[in-house]
Amino acid sequence: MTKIAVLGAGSWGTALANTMAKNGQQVMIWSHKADQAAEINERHQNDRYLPGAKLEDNLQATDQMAAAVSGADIVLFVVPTKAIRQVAKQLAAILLANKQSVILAHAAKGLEQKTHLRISQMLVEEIPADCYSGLAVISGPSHAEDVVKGDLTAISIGSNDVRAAEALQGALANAHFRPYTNHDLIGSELGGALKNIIAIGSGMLIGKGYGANAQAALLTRGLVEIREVGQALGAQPETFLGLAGIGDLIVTGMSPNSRNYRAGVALASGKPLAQVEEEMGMVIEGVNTIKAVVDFEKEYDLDLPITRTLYQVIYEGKTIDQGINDLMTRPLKAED
Ligand SMILES: NC(=O)c1ccc[n+]([C@@H]2O[C@H](COP(=O)([O-])OP(=O)(O)OC[C@H]3O[C@@H](n4cnc5c(N)ncnc54)[C@H](O)[C@@H]3O)[C@@H](O)[C@H]2O)c1
Ligand SMILES: O=P(O)(O)OC[C@H](O)CO
Repeated sequence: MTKIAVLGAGSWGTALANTMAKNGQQVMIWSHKADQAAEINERHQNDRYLPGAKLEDNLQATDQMAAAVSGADIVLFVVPTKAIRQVAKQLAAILLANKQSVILAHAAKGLEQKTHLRISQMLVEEIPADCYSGLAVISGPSHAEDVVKGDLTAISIGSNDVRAAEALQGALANAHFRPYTNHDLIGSELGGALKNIIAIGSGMLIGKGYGANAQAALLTRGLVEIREVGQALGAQPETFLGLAGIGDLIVTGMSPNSRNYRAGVALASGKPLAQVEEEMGMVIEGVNTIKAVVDFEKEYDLDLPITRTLYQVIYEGKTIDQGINDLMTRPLKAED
């Protein structure tokens, strides 16, 4: 049996923790809110984030990070990107005090706003090297709401460390949940982070009444931009043809369970971003990630017309109709 500490009790942290508890692993989920930990322990539910879901009886929760981490083989971060660094600092202090070394993993999909760093880069900056052996990312097409219901799901685990990737794979796998490993940590992180931007655009198209042709065009040309950014940042291009690339782009760009897609639909209805975020009540990573990616466009001399246009729509007052027209009437070119 593997002992796993899951840091973050939102929708995805709870769904992953519940999957591993169901598999018979010893899982303790940490929430920074005592009432949420109590709800998981006493009522076996997390109604704010996964309404109606019945969680496993053996899934334990705590609001004390040290209790969750004590004796853990794997520590899995599943807080929003903007909370990663702060939570990593807390974890580092605990691991140092315990003289403990763990496998580090995360399942978040974003880039740090100020530094534009990937999440694993933040973890490496904050957690001393002798406190962990191996670092992996959980990525790929996976909505918490579907996973907790037992819908069939395949994900990818990217890592340069086979032992870390296989430890996570073994803890997560069951007949409904199939994790694959790969060696591209950077591509797996970037595929997960960048698809959120395109998913917002996909929601906007549907909100504006366009159909499957439009969605297919956006997702396909969006994937070209994801691959361009990924290659510039050191990812392997073939990763974007896998679960962490096209796979996640499909589910996030088409499923009404996606927070990013739903944000796009809501923005198309004319709601301001602040209201959309408030009403969502859960993290919409793409609205932050897009800021880093428009900077990458300049920094790496890329051409990212979809991302640029979405940024102008979300932050600079361009209308969605104008954005669509701008994209559709650009000079004609070869498909590359
Ligand atoms: N929800 C999904 O289906 C899903 C699937 C794959 C990946 N992800 C990624 O997982 C990450 C988490 O997403 P989520 O959907 O679970 O978010 P969420 O909004 O559902 O929950 C976030 C959780 O983090 C907690 N939190 C926020 N700030 C914190 C802090 N400073 N310290 C400790 N806890 C804090 C919140 O209280 C909440 O419990 C995101 O990067 C998201 O892109 C989500
Ligand atoms: O609900 P979203 O848009 O945050 O997407 C969740 C996952 O990344 C889908 O794989």
